[in-house]
Amino acid sequence: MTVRLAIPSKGRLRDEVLERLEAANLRVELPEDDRSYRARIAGLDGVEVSFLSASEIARELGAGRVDLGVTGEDLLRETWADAETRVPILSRLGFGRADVVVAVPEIWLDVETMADLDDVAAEFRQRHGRRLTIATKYWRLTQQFFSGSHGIQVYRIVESLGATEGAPTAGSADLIVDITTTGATLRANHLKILSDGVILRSEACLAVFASERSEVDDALIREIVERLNESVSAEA
Ligand SMILES: Nc1ncnc2c1ncn2[C@@H]1O[C@H](COP(=O)(O)OP(=O)(O)OP(=O)(O)O)[C@@H](O)[C@H]1O
Ligand SMILES: O=P(O)(O)OC[C@H]1O[C@H](OP(=O)(O)OP(=O)(O)O)[C@H](O)[C@@H]1O
Repeated sequence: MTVRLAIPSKGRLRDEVLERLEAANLRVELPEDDRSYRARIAGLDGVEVSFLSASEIARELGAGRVDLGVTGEDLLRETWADAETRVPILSRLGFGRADVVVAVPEIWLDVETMADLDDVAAEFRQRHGRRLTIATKYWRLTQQFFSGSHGIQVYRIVESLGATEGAPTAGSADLIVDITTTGATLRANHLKILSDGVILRSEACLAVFASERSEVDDALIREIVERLNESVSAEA
């Protein structure tokens, strides 16, 4: 009856997750050997903590290889088309905020909305004989937003593995879909967010693998969620 909880092993979310858990009386007893990726929660038997990268947590959770995970909502939704039912969010933690946005070069003066972009996409194809290209690592969110929500079909996604905001200047794509927090990176690269171009407002979340969980201690999961939610509302 062990609950397997995955938390970020590195990166921007790790320290804040550990702090939030501690504030919720769920202190992770860090292993003496800091290369070890296993830990426990002080005073709470039955929870096995593993450290994984934020994107791996989304994957492992949806595959049912962990029961609970703390990661960004953007990664949950990007990894699983059925995220809402497969990996439902139990608690929003109030940090790790980042918006997934559509951004175009500032010099595209007549493009302010997704409808403008749709017009440009059609015109662009006629004029240049190719589709508009979008640099992103958020393939699924981009397709859902462009094709699903806005009926835009004339584009091509170019996979970006980093420094996405540099793609338009480098000539490897026409526009981008990426996350932004302060907006500094977009500004530095002369990009602007479309007025209706916010795809998702993401933050760090506790999510659960939704299954029958016959082997898992649901009371323990409820206890973890209650402690976290109490500390999030105390903070708010
Ligand atoms: N300014 C920001 N830049 C990037 N990610 C941010 C930012 N603010 C919050 N996040 C969130 O942090 C998470 C990504 O964290 P991180 O880059 O450590 O994960 P990762 O994708 O697993 O790492 P890696 O790219 O090494 O595999 C996402 O959920 C993202 O929304
Ligand atoms: O809106 P801002 O506050 O400028 O933040 C957004 C930027 O921060 C992240 O990149 P980072 O340089 O952290 O590296 P990463 O691509 O490895 O995440 C992210 O990918 C954006 O590029």
